[in-house]
Formats: sequence, C-alpha cells, structure tokens
Amino acid sequence: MGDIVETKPVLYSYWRSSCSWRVRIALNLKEIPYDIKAVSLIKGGGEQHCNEYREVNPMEQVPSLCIDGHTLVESLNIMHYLEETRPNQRPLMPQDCFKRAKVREICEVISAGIQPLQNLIVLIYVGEEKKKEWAQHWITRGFRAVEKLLSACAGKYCVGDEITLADCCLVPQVFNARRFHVDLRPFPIILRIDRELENHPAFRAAHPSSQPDCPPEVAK
Ligand SMILES: O=C(O)/C=C\C(=O)CC(=O)CC(=O)O
Repeated sequence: MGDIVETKPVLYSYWRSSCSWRVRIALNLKEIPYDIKAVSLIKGGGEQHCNEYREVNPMEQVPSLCIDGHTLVESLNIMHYLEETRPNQRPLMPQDCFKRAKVREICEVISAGIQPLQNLIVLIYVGEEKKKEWAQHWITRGFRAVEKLLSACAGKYCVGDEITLADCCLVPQVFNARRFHVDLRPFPIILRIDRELENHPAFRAAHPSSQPDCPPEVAK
C-alpha cells in the first residue's frame, strides 16, 4: 500500500463513435498502450446514460480517458492533453504557430461545426424520417469549408506533410459522411487525405471494424 501503481490508461469508447475514434488514433500514433471499456450507445437506450457512467462523464458521451490518475472528457481536450504531456512521442501539433492555428481550425470546424450536428442525440431528436437528410446537409456544408481550408494548408496530410490532430478528426468524419451517403465527389482533397491514411497502422487499428465491441457481422 502507498506505492504509486502505474495503471494502463482506460478509454471509454464505442466502436462507431467518431469522437472515440479520434482519441484512439492519437493514442495509437503516440504508441500509448490502453485498455478499452466499451460503452454501448444503443443498448438499452444507451449505457452512457447510466448513473455509473454519468460519474465518469457528466455529458453522458464517449470518449472519456482515465490516464495519469485523472479522468478526462471531450475528445479534443484529451488529444491536447496527450500532446502536452507526451510532446516527444510522435508530435501531433506542428512547431510553427500559424500551422498550429490551422490544425486547431480544422479540428474545430469538424468537432464543433459538423460532428455535434449529426451526433446520435441530435438525430434522435430530429427523428427517423428526417435524420438522413439532416446529417447530409450539415456534413456537406461543413465539408465545403474544410475542403476550402485544406486547399490552402494541405500537403500530404491536412496541414503540411506531417500527421496532426486535424487528420485524427478528419478520417472519422469521412466515415460518418459515407455512412450517411454524402456525395464526396466535390471534396477531392478530403478524399485524397482519407485515402492516404486509410492503411496507416495507427488509423487501421483505431477503425470501428477493429474494435472489441464491433458487432461480428460488421467486423471484417
Ligand atoms: O448508430 C450508432 O451506432 C450509435 C452512435 C454512433 O454511431 C456514434 C454517433 O453518435 C455519431 C458520431 O460518432 O459522430
């Protein structure tokens, strides 16, 4: 007793949650080993709403990460914490201030301007009949902005030629766009970056179909 036991980080995650997926990519890129505690967003109306999980995450959403003796919520916050505490384990932010701003800009357009509008709780509120059109509308609108921003800052990846937090946000959002049958042809830069990253080991391991809670009929 009294010894500090270094425990493996625990990520509360759902296989198809794009926000959980962002954090999984960042953890993988930084080669931080972690365990997954699966939270089903659909089983019994959603395990994220149970009393026990609300103690972990008062927003009743995934992801949450227990790391370094702390519990953190909100995917971008978690990714920035990983970056600030482990800056030398595969940096995910550029050195240059302007490039850093561009990374945060793309992260924010996706994490504040697109994903929340097509989040499960919003789609439930919008209703079964309208939800597909709704999601398509907001993803298309946001992707127009992302494509325009990328036309000025993309290299091999979203900002220059190094993988950054912007790429961690983009790839899962492209998956959601496909899920809602968004026409992606007007977004050639987004498609090119997504293709560039689809076979990257850190991205592959974070993919929904590689998750322990992915239903077997969906897993490859
Ligand atoms: O239908 C489901 O399986 C339930 C939830 C999700 O996929 C995740 C989301 O709510 C959207 C998102 O991650 O952006």
